[in-house]
Amino acid sequence: MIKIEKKIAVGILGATGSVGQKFIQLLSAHPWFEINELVASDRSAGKKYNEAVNWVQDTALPPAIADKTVLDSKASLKSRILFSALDAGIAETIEKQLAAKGHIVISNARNHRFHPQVPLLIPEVNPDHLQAIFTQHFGDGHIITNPNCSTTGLVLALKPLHQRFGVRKVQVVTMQALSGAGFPGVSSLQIMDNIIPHIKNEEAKMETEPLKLLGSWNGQEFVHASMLISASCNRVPVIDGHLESVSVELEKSAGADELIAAWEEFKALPQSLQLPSAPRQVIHYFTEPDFPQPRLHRNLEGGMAVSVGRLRPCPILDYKFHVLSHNTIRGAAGGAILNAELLLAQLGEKLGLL
Ligand SMILES: NC(=O)C1=CN([C@@H]2O[C@H](COP(=O)(O)OP(=O)(O)OC[C@H]3O[C@@H](n4cnc5c(N)ncnc54)[C@H](OP(=O)(O)O)[C@@H]3O)[C@@H](O)[C@H]2O)C=CC1
Ligand SMILES: N[C@@H](CC(=O)OP(=O)(O)O)C(=O)O
Repeated sequence: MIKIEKKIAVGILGATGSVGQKFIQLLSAHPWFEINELVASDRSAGKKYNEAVNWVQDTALPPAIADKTVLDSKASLKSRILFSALDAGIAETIEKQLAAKGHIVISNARNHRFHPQVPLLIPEVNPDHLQAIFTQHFGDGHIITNPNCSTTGLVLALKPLHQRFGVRKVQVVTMQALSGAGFPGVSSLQIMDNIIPHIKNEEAKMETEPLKLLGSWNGQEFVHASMLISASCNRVPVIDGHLESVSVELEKSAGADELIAAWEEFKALPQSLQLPSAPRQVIHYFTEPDFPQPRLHRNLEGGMAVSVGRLRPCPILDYKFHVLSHNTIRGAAGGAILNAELLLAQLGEKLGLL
């Protein structure tokens, strides 16, 4: 584990939103980072954070944060590392402007995920893609993104299978939590006693983002994996935790016990580097016939572990199973914090952050 002598000051863009609040909750007790600056829109700028925010987290707003004055994105920010939870409608321009000023923007927003020099990163899946930042031309700064929240759980479950057996085809049906739609998000009259079989643009993201994540960086460009994915996305009345029903076709034939072993033995760079947010066991495989469930398993290892269960033969493809992950922790703020930890551990000295 790297030793941090003095905590590194960071800023949060979109600090008043639903993901921004999750950043505050997770960073408030972080061993390496200290929240220095909070940025939101003109509606919030100039107010104390507790006056600007509708705090909906299940832990109290830390007093030191409550009292901070919210800044707007044009303010001159001192923190080199900025976590972005900006609304995607404005993230593209603001993130580029801040990178041009020398900031390292670690973003949740979808805008730069397919930029040819921007890593779309899950530290357990494609840590080597981080090197792409040295080919970026955003001025003195950099942009790093994390995937869509449903993609994150899916790809973490696919990675151990892909590296041992090769994954050729994937069919996935999601049951996505309400917090994925932000706050206030979907209205209660729409979702009570109901399931909404549509989430705008979600299926296209799930069918493309895994190809970049499971592909390679050759020093100049990203080479995408060549698997075929079909996704169907649904919003369900669950607060946190995206559950997905997945079928896969493999390149090499393998027994069910070999797939379970691939998940249970899966360890990657964040575990060997002992990054503070890395789960000890990345994938928890459950043998109970009715697991994993959002309410029971979304908070495993601080919401950073992924739960898999119900592995069985698929009459159309080879196998089917369920995967569950916490959408606003592993799929959003926690995933971005793990990206920043990897950046610091791998490139902190080179970037002058340590
Ligand atoms: N919710 C989730 O599970 C996931 C969300 N994401 C992505 O993360 C981002 C944030 O999502 P979420 O928290 O749900 O969104 P919210 O709508 O809850 O929050 C948006 C934030 O952006 C700020 N903002 C809006 N316009 C501006 C502006 N012009 N300048 C500066 N700040 C501005 C808002 O500030 P103000 O309060 O002042 O209006 C607010 O802090 C989105 O891009 C989303 O797609 C990614 C993965 C999962
Ligand atoms: N679309 C996701 C949340 C989200 O904001 O995704 P993205 O970061 O890809 O825009 C959900 O509804 O659960």
